[in-house]
Amino acid sequence: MSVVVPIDVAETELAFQTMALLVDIGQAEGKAVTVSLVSPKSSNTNGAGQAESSSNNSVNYTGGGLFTWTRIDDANNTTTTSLSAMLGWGTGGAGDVVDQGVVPASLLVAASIVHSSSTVTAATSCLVDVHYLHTNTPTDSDSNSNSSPTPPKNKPPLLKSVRFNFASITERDRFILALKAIRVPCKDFDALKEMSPRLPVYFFVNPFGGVKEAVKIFLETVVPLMDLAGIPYERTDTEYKGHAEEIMSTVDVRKYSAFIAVSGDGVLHEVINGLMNRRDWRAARRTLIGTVGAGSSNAMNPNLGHLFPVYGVLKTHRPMDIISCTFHNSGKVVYSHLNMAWAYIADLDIESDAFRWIGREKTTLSALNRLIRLRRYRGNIGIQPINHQSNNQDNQHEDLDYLDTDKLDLEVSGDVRDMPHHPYGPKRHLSKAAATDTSVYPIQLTPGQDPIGYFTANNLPFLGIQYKGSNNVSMSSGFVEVTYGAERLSRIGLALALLNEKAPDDWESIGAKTIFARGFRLEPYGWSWGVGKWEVGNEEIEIDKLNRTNKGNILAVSGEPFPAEPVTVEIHPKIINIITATWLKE
Ligand SMILES: Nc1ncnc2c1ncn2[C@@H]1O[C@H](COP(=O)(O)OP(=O)(O)OP(=O)(O)O)[C@@H](O)[C@H]1O
Repeated sequence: MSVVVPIDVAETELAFQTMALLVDIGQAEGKAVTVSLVSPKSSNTNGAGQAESSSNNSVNYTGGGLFTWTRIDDANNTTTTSLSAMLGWGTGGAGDVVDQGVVPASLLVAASIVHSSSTVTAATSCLVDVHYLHTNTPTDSDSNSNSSPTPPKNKPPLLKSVRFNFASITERDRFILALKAIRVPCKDFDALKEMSPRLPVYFFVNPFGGVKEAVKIFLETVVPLMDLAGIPYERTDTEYKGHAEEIMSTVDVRKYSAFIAVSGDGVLHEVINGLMNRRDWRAARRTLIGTVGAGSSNAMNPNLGHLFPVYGVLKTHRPMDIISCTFHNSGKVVYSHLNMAWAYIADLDIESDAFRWIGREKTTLSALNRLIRLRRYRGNIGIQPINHQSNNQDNQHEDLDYLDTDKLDLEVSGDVRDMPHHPYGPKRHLSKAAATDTSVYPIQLTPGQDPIGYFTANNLPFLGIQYKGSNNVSMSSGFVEVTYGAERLSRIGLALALLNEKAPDDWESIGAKTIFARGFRLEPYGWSWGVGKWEVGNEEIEIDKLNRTNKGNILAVSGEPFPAEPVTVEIHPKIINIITATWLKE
């Protein structure tokens, strides 16, 4: 038996929480057990054990107190586990481990039983093989820092192994008990305690995404790690657009430990939408999801801290906000993990598909192309900033509750089904309010004002693997960052932001504004090339002059195109669980 141990040792608590979820020690009874640890190179300074380096990357343990640990005290919420003592880290070790208390930038990836019960002997049953991802060589500055080292962006991790020899089976078993015993009190992870480690992981592989490398990435990166770790898995190659969403809306999620899209953002979008539109969405939303970047833009890679595809299957997980987009003409409700865009960002996003063949540069090319021919859009927009106390009776209690995922989960379904096609999913508080209702949306942008060039509501910082479109949102910030620019929007400023691959710190400096919002409603009218004069009072005539053909009149939801029609966008805080890097900072 073997198990994946998705650990960044920098974050002991999360690491052991995850390990406790995945390791089924009960399976190991009567067999030798291999656990994955980071390689110690010399004796530690706590006197907790001895680790002697030997040839072939093998380490012999002799210390009796090696696996000393302290149980986490659930009552007072503390953990005093000493990782350095447990793992026997020492000073002066060259190579994979740095000084005590400073973590190596390596990830534990697997624990496996290497000897079957029929061949096990007293000696071999004490052997422990260690598999880990080596991500970089710690530098002096790493050693002096207590913070978690972030793997370099340009060096892929290497899979390494080291063998440990426990002094006795008792020692080995004490360690196993330690793994089993350690729990981290963490509200956000409670839901996942129930998950069985023996359930397979379900992979969606899109053979036609991006530059068509998903199958290769799956076979060469995902499969070896899953096999090494002995984690069962299933694979479905998506056969058409909407295939993953179809499966996610009906599959028995209790039969799998996670659903991972080996794709770009498009298939992940489908996975999320399939989950959220289920009749049992309240339970299904807790299902662990993830992505192994294999598309052309892979915005989720930087958002999740997965700089290389391999990280997508190895990490911890945490709750993430998503937004819902309620389309009022069609009655469709679409969920989005990245953003909802209109005007420039929607145009460049959708048009970038034409440049898919060049890979990740497709967005930059499309962005510059559209910047030269910037369209001007007009519409009604009403924005509800966070902390707004609505005057509207219907919305008053919701203002207090919307950040509380537990309350949302307790809501009784059936009383708020105002949308015919997607009756399930989180309650849509704002969907009935008109954009011009100032009691719900105190911030008003009307078509009589300057036309809009730039408009995006970001749920996550990165809109593409190379472009950080928002400096303020995070995975669970509880708001969308609405950024818009009208006529004073500086094209040069925007172009520089694109070339710097980062949103400006001060949007005002390039003629744009940013608002932290709980939600907004957008009623798009259409676009024109020039600014034009908008005769207030002659709305119908003015609207008539606008372009409203599908081309250039679209909304983009996580990069997927939708016809421009009135839409309400709302944040749903911490509503899904997603696999992330442990070093990801909130
Ligand atoms: N077999 C298929 N044939 C055609 N389209 C498919 C198939 N499988 C999935 N799709 C669709 O392909 C779209 C794009 O897929 P994916 O997200 O994997 O790549 P991408 O768009 O290149 O990546 P990114 O979003 O990072 O730019 C998705 O919307 C998905 O629904």
